Amino acid sequence: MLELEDVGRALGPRRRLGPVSLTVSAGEVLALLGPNGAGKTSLLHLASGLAKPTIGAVRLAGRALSDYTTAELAAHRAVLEQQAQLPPRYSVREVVAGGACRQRHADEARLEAVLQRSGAAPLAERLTDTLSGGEAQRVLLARACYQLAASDRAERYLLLDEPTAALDIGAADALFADVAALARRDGIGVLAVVHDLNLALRHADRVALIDDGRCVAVGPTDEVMRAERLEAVYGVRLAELVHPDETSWRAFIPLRR
Ligand SMILES: Nc1ncnc2c1ncn2[C@@H]1O[C@H](COP(=O)(O)OP(=O)(O)OP(=O)(O)O)[C@@H](O)[C@H]1O
Repeated sequence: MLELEDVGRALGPRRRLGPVSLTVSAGEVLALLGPNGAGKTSLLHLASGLAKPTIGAVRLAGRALSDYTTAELAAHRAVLEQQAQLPPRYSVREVVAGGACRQRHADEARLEAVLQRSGAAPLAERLTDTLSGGEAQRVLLARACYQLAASDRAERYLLLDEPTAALDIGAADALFADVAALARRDGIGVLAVVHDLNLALRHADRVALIDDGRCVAVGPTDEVMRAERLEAVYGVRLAELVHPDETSWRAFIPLRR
């Protein structure tokens, strides 16, 4: 389990994040929702070890994150940051293989499987400089997945910051479906910052709603994602649509004030 226990830190000179407590379990997708500036990325940074909390503790597999070496951490968790960039002048295959930093030679069969499953296989021989924004995002996710696929650790986590920001509506849905399938199939725990409420509704097992540096609700997606609560946090009126045939399919759209 990846556990955040009463973690917090400063958000600039006047605001604070936390204390926040959250857990991510094997095989689940936990979405971090909340308005711009709420503290989602900062929380993801604490969960991944990219930043240290000034209060509280983060534990992975029962051990403090601060006790892990960089290489150990890389075997347990992969991070796709909000503004991640691919290195230029490499082939996609090389870049994805480079995700497995503990291996000198890529495991070709595993690499091929990750390229196929992530939809990056048709791009494998392309140079990174030639990719569109959406294609690059797919490749960055493939690299993070291969980092975990090449690890022999039982507990593995994928931490994603807005992984669909550059993707069209179909590609974004497909990416989250793939991530949810990966979580279930390989027992990987996923923590993802998500802006699109409807992607979270469709693919997250649980959501944590972050507002002004605090976690105001956490729990199963359908329980937490109620219109009134979301309206209060996002400061916008929402219409909730229910599919006429599949009443478990809901969607939110913003209403003009
Ligand atoms: N290093 C920093 N210095 C000053 N302010 C910071 C710093 N890092 C974050 N902040 C502030 O902390 C707040 C939370 O930032 P964070 O990126 O975590 O929010 P977020 O919820 O991910 O936002 P968004 O949805 O816009 O990506 C913001 O107001 C941001 O300006």
